[in-house]
Amino acid sequence: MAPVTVATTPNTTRSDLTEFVMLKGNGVKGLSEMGLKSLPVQYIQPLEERTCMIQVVPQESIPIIDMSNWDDPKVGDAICEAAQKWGFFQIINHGVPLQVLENVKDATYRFYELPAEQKLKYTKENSPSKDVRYGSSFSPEAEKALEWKDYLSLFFVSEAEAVATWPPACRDEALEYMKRSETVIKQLLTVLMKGLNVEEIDETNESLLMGSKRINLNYYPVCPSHDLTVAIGRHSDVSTLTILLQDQTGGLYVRAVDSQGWIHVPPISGALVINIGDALQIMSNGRYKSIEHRVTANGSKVRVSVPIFVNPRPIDVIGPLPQVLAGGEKAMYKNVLYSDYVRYFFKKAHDGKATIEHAKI
Ligand SMILES: COc1cc(/C=C/C(=O)SCCNC(=O)CCNC(=O)[C@H](O)C(C)(C)COP(=O)(O)OP(=O)(O)OC[C@H]2O[C@@H](n3cnc4c(N)ncnc43)[C@H](O)[C@@H]2OP(=O)(O)O)ccc1O
Ligand SMILES: O=C(O)CCC(=O)C(=O)O
Ligand SMILES: [Fe+2]
Repeated sequence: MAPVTVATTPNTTRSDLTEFVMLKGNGVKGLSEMGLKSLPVQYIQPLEERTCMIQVVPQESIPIIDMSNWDDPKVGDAICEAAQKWGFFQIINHGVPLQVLENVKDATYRFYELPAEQKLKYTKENSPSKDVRYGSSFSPEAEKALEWKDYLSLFFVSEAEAVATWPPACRDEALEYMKRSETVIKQLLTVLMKGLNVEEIDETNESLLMGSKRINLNYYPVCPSHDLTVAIGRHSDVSTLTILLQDQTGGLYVRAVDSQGWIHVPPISGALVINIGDALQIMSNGRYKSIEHRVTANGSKVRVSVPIFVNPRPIDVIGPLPQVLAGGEKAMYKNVLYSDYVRYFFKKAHDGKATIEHAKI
């Protein structure tokens, strides 16, 4: 194993840290495993963003929806209401086998336990494909303070491309999780579209709603002085829908309705967390909400999570759907090329809902 060369003293420069974490492939996992006693200054967030400043609203919780009878109008109403009010809900009895969920969590650990030299093959600089990227934080070049998170981000183009380019340590399990979640994704979108007077998902709107998918394997190592930083800063997803598998650690917080407070999303064994992304907020002309969320860093436990981002295709132009505007409602958002929208999101640090503000008329 290569010797550890980063000196994490108060004098460690950003470039030493970048070299160790990103350019050498160690990730924050590598930093964490050096047994640091204090947090490198580059991860210290401004006071108002720190984990210790979260105002938790303890009596609130996002809805939990049983999907076994998904086509029962009462279940449909609960899904549409949750998407309008909370933008977030958990689903149980969703049909994705529990073993598939366990396997993808195990595969996440398997990938991150690879030696740095092997993970290095998938960084932005070395990856065999633009669609496969191992990285740390979110947008390090743009961030004043870094986030305590490593990620492997896999954009699905085709099974053949995935087999050829995704890391073998986690490829099959990630593909299986994507495949087995397709039915519930369609069920959710069917119900959500009915709520917008879109009667069926045909070829055209299918590609607009779910024409591309990205799966991220997130790894949040144990963090010294975790109260001073974040694992993921405040953001909303740019997807149509996100299907998130979290482990039993906890740490995901969702913005409370009409409040400065935050609601914890408690881990429920076998459940999936669903959230509305910006693309669906735009298509629904603001009816469904893509809500800000954040993840706290943890001082004693590793956390993993696996979101599947269900998106329009990069070449799609998204805007409020004609069915939503049919009654004379005024469009709140411009038509935007989806790849431009996503590029704008990736160019900045996490900044709450600033990306969607940019698309407002
Ligand atoms: C919370 O922490 C996160 C979150 C995420 C992802 C969250 C989502 O909501 S993902 C849903 C995003 N939608 C899609 O990926 C589908 C549409 N895809 C596209 O439109 C394109 O593939 C593209 C993403 C715009 C890339 O276009 P391309 O023309 O190939 O341009 P690039 O030069 O490769 O990238 C542009 C710019 O974005 C940065 N970037 C690209 N991919 C990622 C990625 N997976 N993670 C982080 N940043 C990415 C890339 O660095 C480029 O910036 P430069 O400064 O280098 O020019 C993901 C990760 C999290 O931590
Ligand atoms: O890890 C989590 O619970 C949330 C992850 C997230 O918000 C994201 O990857 O966009
Ligand atoms: Fe997110």
